[in-house]
Amino acid sequence: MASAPLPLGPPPRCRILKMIVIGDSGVGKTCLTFRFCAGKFPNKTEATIGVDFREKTVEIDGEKIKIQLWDTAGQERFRKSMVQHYYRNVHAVVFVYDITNMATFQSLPAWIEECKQHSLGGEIPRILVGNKCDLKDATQVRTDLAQKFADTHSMPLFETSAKNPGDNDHVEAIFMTLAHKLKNHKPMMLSQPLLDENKVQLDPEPSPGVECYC
Ligand SMILES: Nc1nc2c(ncn2[C@@H]2O[C@H](COP(=O)(O)OP(=O)(O)OP(=O)(O)O)[C@@H](O)[C@H]2O)c(=O)[nH]1
Repeated sequence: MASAPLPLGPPPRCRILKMIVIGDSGVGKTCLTFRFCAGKFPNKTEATIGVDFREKTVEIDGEKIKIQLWDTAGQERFRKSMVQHYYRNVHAVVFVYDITNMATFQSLPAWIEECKQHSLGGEIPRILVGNKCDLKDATQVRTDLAQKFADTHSMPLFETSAKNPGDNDHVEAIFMTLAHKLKNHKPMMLSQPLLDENKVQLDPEPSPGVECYC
């Protein structure tokens, strides 16, 4: 007997939450985004050129939401290919420094300024992430110093490790906390056709506001 045809109609849409991840080269932006989207520490990373893009669909309060993490190049020479539209429709900014490298912490004001120049100032949620907490013995940036900086810039501070997040804030929890906060904060874009979960793309150009389906 032939089975009944499936009802036609659009599959449910899901909304997109775009977070841009910024900081010096080598602080672990790629590893953090990979950890969140793929659930593990990458075996090997290379310097990001322009922007990489990772995403993960999560469920919050019964609604499917696609979290897009835009992993930007830390090296100046590789930022040349970053274009204005990467900064558009951003819902949150994640600033990252390496707790074992003071210079990466001292660069933060310049990164904050760069974001401001792209209209990503204090009006959108921003968080500060101190990475590589598994290397505690090599700490150069003490928590109290980082906390003071975070308070000055009205950002929550999280210290974590993309490599071994067990001892500190879990990478997953950091991004999910942000997503929960953002869910009702600002209208989100509707999703594009769903790519494979955790799929990594180079230089995508999502068109904001396009109606597609998860
Ligand atoms: N011990 C330790 N090493 C880490 C951690 N996160 C990243 N790394 C290492 O730090 C190096 C740089 O990591 P990436 O994630 O490529 O750094 P990035 O910030 O994306 O660098 P750019 O793409 O150049 O901007 C790599 O050798 C990683 O293995 C961590 O939490 N702990």
